[in-house]
Amino acid sequence: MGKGKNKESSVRGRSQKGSNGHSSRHNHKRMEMRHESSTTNFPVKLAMWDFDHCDPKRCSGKKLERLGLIKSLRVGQKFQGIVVSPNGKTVVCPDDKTLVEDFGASVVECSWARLNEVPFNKIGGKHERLLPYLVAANQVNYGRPWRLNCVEALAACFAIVGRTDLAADLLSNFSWGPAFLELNKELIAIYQQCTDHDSVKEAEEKWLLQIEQEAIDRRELAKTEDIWMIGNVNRAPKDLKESFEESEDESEEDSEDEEYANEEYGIGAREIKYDSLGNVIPYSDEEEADEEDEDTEDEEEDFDDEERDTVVDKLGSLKIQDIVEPSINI
Ligand SMILES: C[S@@+](CC[C@H](N)C(=O)[O-])C[C@H]1O[C@@H](n2cnc3c(N)ncnc32)[C@H](O)[C@@H]1O
Repeated sequence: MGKGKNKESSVRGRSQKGSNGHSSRHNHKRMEMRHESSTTNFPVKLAMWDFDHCDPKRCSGKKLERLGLIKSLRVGQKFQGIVVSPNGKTVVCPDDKTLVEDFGASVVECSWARLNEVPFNKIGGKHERLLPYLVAANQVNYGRPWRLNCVEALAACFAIVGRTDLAADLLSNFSWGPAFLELNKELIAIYQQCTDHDSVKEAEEKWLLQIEQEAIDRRELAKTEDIWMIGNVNRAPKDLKESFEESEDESEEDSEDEEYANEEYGIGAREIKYDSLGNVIPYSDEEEADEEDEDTEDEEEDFDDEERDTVVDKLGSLKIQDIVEPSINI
């Protein structure tokens, strides 16, 4: 917990100047403004326990605090509304709507890599909840399932209980925010049709089976179809090639965020792989060796492609012509 965190501010009634050197009238006005922004800007109570684990520039909870939208809670303080927390035992469900509307929602602002430092027994409340499968859209963890940041977690809670309006409102404070609802649109609509914990879990399991099956089907399809779908990258038309190079430049810019994500997750700065349930798959030495082998194979395949020209027939289908044997169409 950072210095001065979660301390209640005191107003000195009689003295003319506050600890910041401003007159008490001025301070009062500032407090009024802060009070106004936290009550008038958002119709539902928002709160968080902030353990100061994260980079304040990238932390969504801190940004909500700066905007005066969320209240910081002390360790030892409990929350009456829904507590969206990794410590939850049941998931957020549409039956939670009244609780959310009447008492609000809260989150635990901490690092995923340091959850063991969070005194969960001294925070939380009677209504602690996990979130069902949803995918992050924030710049640090884009595409990662389950592990949402604080604003996404609050928005997910609102959306599941049927208050997509509140979710959209909250997310609109972040440039990438609307993408979260877009990315999870289909699944959120499914959860909204549920009632209690059991029905949300059932819907989640069905979805997971479906995406697992889709992944299998795609892999199968790729074995037979890819050759017809992919052109020769080394001989791509100029604009295609340029956009490929541009995307490489962009990924360099993103690498700072990736490194931060890895710090957040306590994992080395390399690509993270997930299984179908969103768990990180640890790398073994053999896999590293396999990867190196695969790289060499890829290079060999690229070399093979160098020897070929891609031609499109009248119907727009790709034909790969071998330079050595130009008459053979694959
Ligand atoms: C671990 S913090 C990470 C915060 C991040 N650094 C940020 O910028 O917001 C995210 C918090 O959101 C909530 N949260 C996110 N995904 C969740 C899930 N699948 N189940 C329960 N709570 C979740 C929890 O309160 C969790 O502690």
